[in-house]
Amino acid sequence: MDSLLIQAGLSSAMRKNLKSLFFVWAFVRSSISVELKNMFTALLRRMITFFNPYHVIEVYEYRSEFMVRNKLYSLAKAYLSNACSHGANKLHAEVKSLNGRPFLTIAEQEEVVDTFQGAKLWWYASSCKPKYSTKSCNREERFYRLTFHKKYRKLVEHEYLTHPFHEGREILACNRQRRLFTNISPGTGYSWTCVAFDHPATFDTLALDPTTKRDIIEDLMSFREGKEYYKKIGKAWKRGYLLYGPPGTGKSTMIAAIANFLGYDVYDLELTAIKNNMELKKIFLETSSKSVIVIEDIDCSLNLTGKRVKKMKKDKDEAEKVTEGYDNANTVTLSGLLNSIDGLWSACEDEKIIIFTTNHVEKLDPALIRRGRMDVHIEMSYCTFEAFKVFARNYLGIETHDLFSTIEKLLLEVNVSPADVAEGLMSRSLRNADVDECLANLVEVLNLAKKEMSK
Ligand SMILES: Nc1ncnc2c1ncn2[C@@H]1O[C@H](COP(=O)(O)OP(=O)(O)OP(=O)(O)O)[C@@H](O)[C@H]1O
Ligand SMILES: [Mg+2]
Repeated sequence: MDSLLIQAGLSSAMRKNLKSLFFVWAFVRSSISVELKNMFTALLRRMITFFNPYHVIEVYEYRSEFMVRNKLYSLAKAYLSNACSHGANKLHAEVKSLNGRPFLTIAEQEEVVDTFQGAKLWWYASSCKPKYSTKSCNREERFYRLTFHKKYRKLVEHEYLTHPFHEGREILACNRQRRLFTNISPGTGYSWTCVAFDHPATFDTLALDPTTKRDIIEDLMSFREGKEYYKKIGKAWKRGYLLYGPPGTGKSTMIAAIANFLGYDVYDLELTAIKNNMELKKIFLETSSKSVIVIEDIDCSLNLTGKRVKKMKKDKDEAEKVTEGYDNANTVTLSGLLNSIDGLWSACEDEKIIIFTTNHVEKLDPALIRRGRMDVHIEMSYCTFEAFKVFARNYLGIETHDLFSTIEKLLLEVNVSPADVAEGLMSRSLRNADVDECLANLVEVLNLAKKEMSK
């Protein structure tokens, strides 16, 4: 009975009183007719509602029909884990926070008590069947139920709800373990699953022309601080980056460096795992702010070249009908993708960077990468001497060497990716070879590449 009352959202104080009432009711019930029983039940229900001095506020993890994550839920979770988790018997430990401690949250069916300006408040963690479930997504919906005396209604509405949620924001910020999300996970349908994001790449380790690097850093900084500016000009607070270039030139490494620089989460979106535009829209809506949304190898993901390929389709009455393969209910289309990136829906949770990578920029539809959609286009090129110097500094700890001039000359003559140069330096350095050997090995690699090119 106790668990039923907990589920009904009643605080422990209220539950105590009600339990004694139920025992009296059970006694009366056993000795009267069915009609009387029903009458008494209805009366009791009314009395409980009338005399119940407690009010309830429920904070759900998702905002109902759109399956959009409710920010208040994570803020309440953070606040409760910090302020009240010591009162719970059962806790969940989540990925460790930056300060090395696990993040403890209240397990389901647990109740904790909080006090605020003399008011006693009960938080109860629970879950229920989602109101709006689909075949691909019908997970339990988690929520917190806050119970308080009705005399504190104003205090709760106007002060308490902003107080813990504000604190929750600070706790989330300093405990934040950044996350890498993926939408390819069996059984989760169109939803995201995540792991801790610990990629070590930074702009210091990224081998790139220093001017380009500085421009990107400045662009990212002005984006991060641009909330007011974006509001003033009436644009959603988002920025699109297109990274293009041959394999191994550091596109994926650059994404990690950008996410690390901004301190954002990463959503690695695999378009081929999405069934249609509706799913795509929903999965975009499920990304949170302060995140980098990545679609790698966009040219290979789908047929998004936007050539509006005309499909010939046999009509029943032998006439041939031409239909455009552009907006199909069972596929993700170019227009669906454009809509998700910067349609009206895209502004729901802002402060997002969207990054596309490709090895074949020429294959992409101009609409997909036009300025304003993909604001910054960055060509990741073959290794230059400037980029090599970054590797030399990071891998070997040197700023100059006799072989540098030979390497500079060779890098002008051959097209080698930064990945090849890194491998050329690393293969020996891993075996404790000295600097001379590492550089000699790289010269050998470059000479081989030169020979290959001249064939
Ligand atoms: N510019 C770079 N700076 C630092 N490391 C680099 C750079 N380019 C490549 N590398 C190294 O080479 C490896 C491959 O690079 P990365 O995966 O970023 O290339 P990519 O451009 O994404 O390739 P692909 O087009 O095949 O996806 C990385 O693990 C990294 O160590
Ligand atoms: Mg890559």
